[in-house]
Amino acid sequence: MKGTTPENSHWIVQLNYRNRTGSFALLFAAIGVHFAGLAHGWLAWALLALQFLLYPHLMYLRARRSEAPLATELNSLLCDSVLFGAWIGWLGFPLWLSYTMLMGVTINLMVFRGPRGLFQSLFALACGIAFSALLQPLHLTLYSNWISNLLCITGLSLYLMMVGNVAFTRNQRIREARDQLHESQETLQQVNRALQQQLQENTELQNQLRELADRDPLTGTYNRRYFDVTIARELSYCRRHGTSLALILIDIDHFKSVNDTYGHQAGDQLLISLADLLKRNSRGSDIICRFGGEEFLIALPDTDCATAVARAEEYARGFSDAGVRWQGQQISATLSAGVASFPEQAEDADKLLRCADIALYQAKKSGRNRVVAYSGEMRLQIPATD
Ligand SMILES: Nc1nc2c(ncn2[C@@H]2O[C@H](COP(=O)(O)OP(=O)(O)OP(=O)(O)O)[C@@H](O)[C@H]2O)c(=O)[nH]1
Repeated sequence: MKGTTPENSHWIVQLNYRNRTGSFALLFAAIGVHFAGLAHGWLAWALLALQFLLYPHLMYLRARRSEAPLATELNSLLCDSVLFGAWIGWLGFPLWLSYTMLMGVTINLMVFRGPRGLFQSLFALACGIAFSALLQPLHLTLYSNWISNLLCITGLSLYLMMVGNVAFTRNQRIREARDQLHESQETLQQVNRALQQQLQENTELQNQLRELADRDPLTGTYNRRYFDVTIARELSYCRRHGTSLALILIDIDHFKSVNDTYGHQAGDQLLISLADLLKRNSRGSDIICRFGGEEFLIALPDTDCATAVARAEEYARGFSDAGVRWQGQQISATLSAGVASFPEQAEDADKLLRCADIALYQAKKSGRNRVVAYSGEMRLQIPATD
């Protein structure tokens, strides 16, 4: 069963218990003093004790056992109103007593139900008065003795001050809770902003890493891994759109002797200068890769074999003309290139590369410093790999 101990019962149950016990005891005293001037029998006193001394405890027990304490308390307040109405009617509407009882229940109901509480309270009081009218004819005894009035004024004043204090305390708690919520929201926003920034940095870092993973660190051209992934995509595009794609496989001639003569760093410089030349003389859509030690591979989308040969010859001319300056010396070198194209000579990436390789082999074999386009007869001349 819920709310059966005083500690864990609903705050409104606790509050109303305190209020009811205190204010009803004052009303007991006030009505008792009012009775003193009039001749009332034991039944009236018994009813008075029952209503104002025992009733608050009964209502408290009822609310504590309830599954919905707030709703039960509100019903109890309506019950208070009906009973107060009966007392007001029975006592003959004594001004201060009636006003105290009316205000006590009405304020309480209005706190929870607003203006609706006022009408409910007035209606319940009217019901109580009507009930009293059923038991005896209504009469008017407006004035009571001054002690009774004083007790009513004191009780009502204390009650109003208590309501004001409760409203203030709850208001303060709500304000504190709102401030805390505001602070939490700000902290949450800060964390969110930091997370977003972190996410952005991570994305940038990931892009940089991906870029690094795809590039050759020496020349800045794409690497073989990138080529393998990209060529399949490029060829499937060509198949869908019926376009061509040419491959130029380039190898620097006698590169070993450059290394041997001028040193490895000079060789590196030559690789860099060839890569720069390829970059300068290619279209944005061309894919330039460093394919091996001194081998470069260029994929030229939407290019047929003849155009690719012309381009390779441009590269070869440019490379042999430029050479590279290294520690005050001019290093000159030439290159050989093999060209093959899709769909003229091969239908897939492996075959296309193989054809370019065969053509390059042919260029080397025929004396280097030349560009050779693949043709069907070359097959026979590649001993081990064909
Ligand atoms: N400087 C430098 N040399 C490299 C690099 N990668 C490979 N090499 C060298 O490139 C040379 C390639 O020599 P080979 O395969 O004999 O070819 P080649 O001397 O160019 O002869 P041909 O290709 O037959 O004209 C080797 O000496 C490798 O050490 C590199 O990153 N930098």
